[in-house]
Amino acid sequence: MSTTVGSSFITEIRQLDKNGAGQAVVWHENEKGNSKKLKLTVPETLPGEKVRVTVDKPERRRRKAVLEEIIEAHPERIGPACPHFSLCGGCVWQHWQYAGQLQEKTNHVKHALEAQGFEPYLVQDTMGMEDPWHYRNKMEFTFSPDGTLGLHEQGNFRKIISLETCLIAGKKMVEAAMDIAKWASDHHLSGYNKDTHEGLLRHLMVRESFATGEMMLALFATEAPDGNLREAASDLIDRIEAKFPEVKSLLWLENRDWADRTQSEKTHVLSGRDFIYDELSGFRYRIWYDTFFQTNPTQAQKLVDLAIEMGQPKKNEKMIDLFCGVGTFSLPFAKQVKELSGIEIVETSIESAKRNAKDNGITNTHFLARDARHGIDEVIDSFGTPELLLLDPPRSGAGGKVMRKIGRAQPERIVYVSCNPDTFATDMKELLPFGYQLELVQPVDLFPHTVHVECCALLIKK
Ligand SMILES: C[S@@+](CC[C@H](N)C(=O)[O-])C[C@H]1O[C@@H](n2cnc3c(N)ncnc32)[C@H](O)[C@@H]1O
Repeated sequence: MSTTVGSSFITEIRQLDKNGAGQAVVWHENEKGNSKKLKLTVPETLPGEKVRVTVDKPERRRRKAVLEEIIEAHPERIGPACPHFSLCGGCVWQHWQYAGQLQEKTNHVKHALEAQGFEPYLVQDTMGMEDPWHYRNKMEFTFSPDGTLGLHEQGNFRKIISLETCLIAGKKMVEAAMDIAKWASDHHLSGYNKDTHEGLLRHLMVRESFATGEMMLALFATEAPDGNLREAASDLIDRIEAKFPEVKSLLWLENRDWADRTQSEKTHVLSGRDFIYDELSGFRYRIWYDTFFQTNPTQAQKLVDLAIEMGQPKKNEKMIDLFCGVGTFSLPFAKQVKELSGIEIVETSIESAKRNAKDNGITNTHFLARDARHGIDEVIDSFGTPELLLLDPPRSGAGGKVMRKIGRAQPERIVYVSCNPDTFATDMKELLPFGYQLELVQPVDLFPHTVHVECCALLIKK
């Protein structure tokens, strides 16, 4: 245990770390009487603020400190709207005016690009939301061993904050989750204990399409809904059908695995179908409980429109959609090109992309379930060089190998969609030796009140 734990300091917040917490440096005397530098992480602070903090616990290289008093506040500091703000790790920036959050996101993207030698002026101001609340169409809540339903406490995955509200989830979703919490309590159903692997209810996933209004409620449990549980399950169906006619999929998913994930060994459809319909860009998508689909549909629409505007697809062109998921970008682009080939590693997403294309009457797409590293060679061999390539990799980025393969393939235009400005910048740098020039970067805020930012960029072969 460090001797500095429990010590108080007055300090100034220099900058924010990648999790959105303030960083400060203080000096203290160690046991030998020497002055030593101490780096502190102070959640819920903003750059430039003068604060009094108490060192709470040692972290790897920094000490975590608790904010005791704000001596000089940031001009954009506001009171957080959500009662769970301090405990729940979901929205780390609710104490910051939305305009300030957007500016910070723009700066993050500029710094990430500058670090790789790109010109920061290419980065436009982050596109925000008009109303940055209740934007999420999917939430995962967790049951604690006593059966309480809620969200994980920040930094403590064993502790659950009992759910009263959630200001970023769709309103109806929270209402339905609260009703399920009440149902679990009325039937005295136990929650799952991660340590002992005992207890029944593990997670509740709620999905809502803001376009079609359809909802999915998926309950993850360690047992099947029969035997002693038949009565409780039947009561759940009655309650949901009576109060939430928009629930088109009520699922009970058996998960006995030790891994604490929303996965299922057996699906029981309690009511409706095993998927819901959603819509984006005028296309209809089937969404299963495990389908990756953009979680902020309002901003996702802006992102798709932006990608089309940047990519300028043409009727006589071929295109590759790398990391295509269920076809969120593929379908609207396919309407505007001659042929589109989508590559994605998850087989169920590819099956879904094929079905989505078929459901929407799209006949000029091919989808391949492959790791991008191999899929890109296969597609180029059979399909030829596309004029346009779009990529939307996971947070870890596409990686040098894939980027160099793209560079060697020499598409005329590349649209890069990314949820991580750092891997985005390093990936794009890989394209420079192949004659590409970065034209424009547009950050889009898909996750208000969090540190995350999405980007859309255009690269052109010189
Ligand atoms: C950010 S998502 C984008 C999905 C899609 N563009 C969309 O907007 O719905 C990234 C996708 O990359 C896929 N993926 C991850 N690693 C991959 C790999 N090595 N090769 C191909 N696809 C991969 C994931 O399964 C996921 O669907």
